[in-house]
Amino acid sequence: MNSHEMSRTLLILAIGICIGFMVGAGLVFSVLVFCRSGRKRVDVEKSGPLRTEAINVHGKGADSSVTSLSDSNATFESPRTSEWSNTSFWLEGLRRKNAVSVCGIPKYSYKDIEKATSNFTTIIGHGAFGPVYKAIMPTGEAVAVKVLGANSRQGEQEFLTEVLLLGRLHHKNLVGLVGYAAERGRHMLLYIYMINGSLASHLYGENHEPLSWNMRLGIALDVARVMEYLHYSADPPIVHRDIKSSNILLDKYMKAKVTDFGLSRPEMIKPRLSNVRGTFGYLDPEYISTRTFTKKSDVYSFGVLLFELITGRNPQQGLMEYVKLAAMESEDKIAWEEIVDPQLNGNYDVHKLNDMASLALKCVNGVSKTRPSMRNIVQALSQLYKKPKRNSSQAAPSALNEVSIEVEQPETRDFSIECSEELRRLHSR
Ligand SMILES: Nc1ncnc2c1ncn2[C@@H]1O[C@H](COP(=O)(O)OP(=O)(O)OP(=O)(O)O)[C@@H](O)[C@H]1O
Repeated sequence: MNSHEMSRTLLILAIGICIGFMVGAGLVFSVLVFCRSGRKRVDVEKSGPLRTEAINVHGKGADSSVTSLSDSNATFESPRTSEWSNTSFWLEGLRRKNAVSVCGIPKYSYKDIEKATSNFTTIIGHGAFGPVYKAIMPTGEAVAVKVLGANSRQGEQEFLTEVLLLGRLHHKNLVGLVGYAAERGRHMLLYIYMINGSLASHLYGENHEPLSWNMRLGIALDVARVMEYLHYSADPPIVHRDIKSSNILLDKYMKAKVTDFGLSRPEMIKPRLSNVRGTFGYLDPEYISTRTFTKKSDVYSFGVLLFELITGRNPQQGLMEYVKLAAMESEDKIAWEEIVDPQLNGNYDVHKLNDMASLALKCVNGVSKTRPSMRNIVQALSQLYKKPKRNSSQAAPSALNEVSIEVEQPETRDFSIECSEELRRLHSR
């Protein structure tokens, strides 16, 4: 080989090495891009395994039918259909044939639930959403299944809210959402079964022993704690909008858990007018007149709930008129004993009763700004709960006097996860 041929061979070799290197680099790059996009998809679906393991029944959950949400024009308070057809990841996840979970909530098939409810024969209640069934899962675990009534657009919207919110809210006093189903145009929500039913059934039903004073105080504190969590620890803060005794469920230890987030909304930084929603008897009059729901509207409903616990009277049957009359009769020192639930048979601490009723009265103040915050309320109720029983001759410093009312400033927050962003966008219209 002469020197000319040698330099040609070396040149060809160098070009070959360059091409090889570029092809190799291209391949490595492609693999990296593929892995990234793959990981993104896994992120959407990965948050469920813990819950999935806990009830362990959704192996068959991948169903081939497509949920009706894809062609739904369900809306929140101001209809804007186009945003519902956005391919945001969670809605896409609800539709996706083989999705196993969305926002951490595992998906079940219609067949799984049909079997677990013995073909929908185990009805335990009926609400605005539709019928509620008890289901026994293959693990032996009992769950409550809420079935959305057919053709209910309002219900579809509430269904989405529940899945999106409860997927990211975690508190011991919330009724856990353990699954959902969305196929054959039917939507279902699966919750942990609360063996002692609703607080309303204990206050008004005939099949229960009357609740003791201490139980009532404990229930009030449980509910206040979860409300405080929603208002101050959830990101973005959440207003429940439907606090009432039928949305408080009791577990086997009579611990209270809040349910029904269908009407809940992230707190609006710039509140906008919306249609009045909620339950008659619990609605903040300021919300009715301004049509703007705030944390303090939840506080109002909570105040009504406190009076419900004190009196054993139904807010939908004139409870607040009854309370107002009692409060008017003797303005300097209200004799709350006159309105206390006769089922208590006098078994309560008068001082605690007075403190709890005074707190309730502050919560239902007509001017929302003067109502205590849920933080103040938790503080006051915790002090009451742990306070030893006093006899009437002892001086009674009120737990409420030690609690100052905090004036809230609007907060601006970063919404860190996609579910939150999607929720805020949908709800703030
Ligand atoms: N997780 C659960 N465990 C046990 N029972 C439940 C559970 N969820 C609901 N129920 C029962 O089903 C009934 C209906 O519940 P649902 O939340 O649908 O309606 P509601 O709160 O009573 O009324 P509305 O829908 O008008 O607010 C409840 O009163 C309760 O007895």
